[in-house]
Amino acid sequence: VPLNQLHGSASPGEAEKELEFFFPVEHTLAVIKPTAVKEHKGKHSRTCIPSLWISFQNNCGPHSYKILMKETNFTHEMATQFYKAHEGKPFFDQLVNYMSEGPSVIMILTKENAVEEWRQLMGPTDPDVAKKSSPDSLRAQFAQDILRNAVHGSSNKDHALKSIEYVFGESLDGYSSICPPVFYAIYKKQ
Ligand SMILES: Nc1ncnc2c1ncn2[C@@H]1O[C@H](COP(=O)(O)OP(=O)(O)OP(=O)(O)O)[C@@H](O)[C@H]1O
Repeated sequence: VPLNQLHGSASPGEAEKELEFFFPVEHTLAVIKPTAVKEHKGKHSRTCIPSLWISFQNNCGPHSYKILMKETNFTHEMATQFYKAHEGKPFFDQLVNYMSEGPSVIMILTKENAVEEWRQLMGPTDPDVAKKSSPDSLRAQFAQDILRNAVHGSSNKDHALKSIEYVFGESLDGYSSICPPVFYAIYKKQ
């Protein structure tokens, strides 16, 4: 019986399914919060991407993410909705004011185990704790205090998909890694 030793996907649709099977990926929502955007925005940047992003890239080590990003100014209402789980906590009003005080950079990060790995990279909520337990983390390096802690990351896969849909205003259902997205940048660390 002749052996057929090679396989090639039959169509772009099939290719996408097969790629997902062999290289499963996860999405997470990452936010560079307003103070971090303001402080680290390149002086001559016309692209709205803060120069802090370069530092983030240098912190990624061997990780490589596929990234969709855009700049968004959260309204008071959006910030209230985004952090609804914290409503009633003593810092809630401050948090909503902070998140709506200027532009944030919002990103969909895609890779295997993206949720957990981005949270590891961010470090603990409180930068004082982060400086002790994970000095290389983004919060240890860039956060001002526990409120103005530079970055956000979804806490689980479900939360990630819901908040991506909320802040990007569209579902990822039709998202394809083959069709170029509207906002995108590819980062691959050597
Ligand atoms: N004790 C606090 N005082 C002031 N602000 C706080 C406090 N605890 C949390 N926050 C703010 O609320 C945000 C959400 O808190 P949460 O407990 O969900 O932390 P997190 O999951 O590390 O942060 P995020 O949801 O932003 O990724 C924090 O990132 C921080 O900006």
